Amino acid sequence: MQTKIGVIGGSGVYEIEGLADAEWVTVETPWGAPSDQILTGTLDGVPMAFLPRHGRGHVHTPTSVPYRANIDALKRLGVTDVISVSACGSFRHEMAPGDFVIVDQFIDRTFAREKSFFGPGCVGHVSVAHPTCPRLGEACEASAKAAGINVHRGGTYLAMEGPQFSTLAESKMYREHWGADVIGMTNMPEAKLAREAELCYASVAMVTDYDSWHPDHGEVDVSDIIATLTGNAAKARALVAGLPGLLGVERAPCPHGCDRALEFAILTAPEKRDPALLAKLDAVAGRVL
Ligand SMILES: CSC[C@H]1O[C@H](OP(=O)(O)O)[C@H](O)[C@@H]1O
Ligand SMILES: Nc1ncnc2[nH]cnc12
Repeated sequence: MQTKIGVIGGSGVYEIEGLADAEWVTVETPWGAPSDQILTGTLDGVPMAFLPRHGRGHVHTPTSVPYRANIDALKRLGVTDVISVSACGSFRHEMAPGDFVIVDQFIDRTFAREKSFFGPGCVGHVSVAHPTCPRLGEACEASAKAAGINVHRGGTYLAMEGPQFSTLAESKMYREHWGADVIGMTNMPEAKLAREAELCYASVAMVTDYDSWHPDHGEVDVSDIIATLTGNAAKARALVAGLPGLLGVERAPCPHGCDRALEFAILTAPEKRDPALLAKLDAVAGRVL
């Protein structure tokens, strides 16, 4: 199988440079329109697809991002591996603004989003015990190091609904009692949906602030975040630019099984399945339906 790398760019990352045959394409999905057109092309001979999560011009709130359409669209384009790039607040002294964290766990506190492709008429349950792909995380770590980025491998990302930032009490609770390392508003349900779509998913969280818990730093402020992000965007692009060389054109099956997550996931008896829902699942679950 051939590798196709999908990059979901977060706040401050609305395009990537250096793609050969670059073209913004419109992708329609049964789950509605994705956040924006998708930039396709190749980098070092490896096909790439880039989608700005909030849309160019930052149109979508963390709640209004069409997560299902975004993941479906990447799958429909033949993407095999998704790199999520996000801004985040830090709960750890050592994860300082400007650092990158290769997130490997999530606490999902979002509550106003569609979280699954499955539903009445086609019930599916996938494991998200290990919601990110270690093989892809390793490539992200190696690429970050090669680009001279201060990178931390592993970390728990608390996904909050937003759009407001946390209260001081929440910030302290997430840090001191829940063991979260970083906080953001978008990696859930994105990671869960990527697993349902049998896509390898790695999350690169770029630290922009210390949220509100840190006694030596003021409360989080969006203008400070944007200033840090502006400095980080070039680093994020350098990390992405190193990935094709590390992942290669030919792709071996995921050793962690991300690309086979649906093998035993669907419970609904074939004769009880809803044809309309099955039709919507063509890209995401067509392999097993
Ligand atoms: C710009 S501050 C808050 C905003 O930034 C992050 O977005 P993303 O995860 O897409 O980089 C955070 O989750 C909030 O949506
Ligand atoms: N402190 C924070 N909380 C939530 N999302 C963020 N994105 C960047 N910083 C954040």
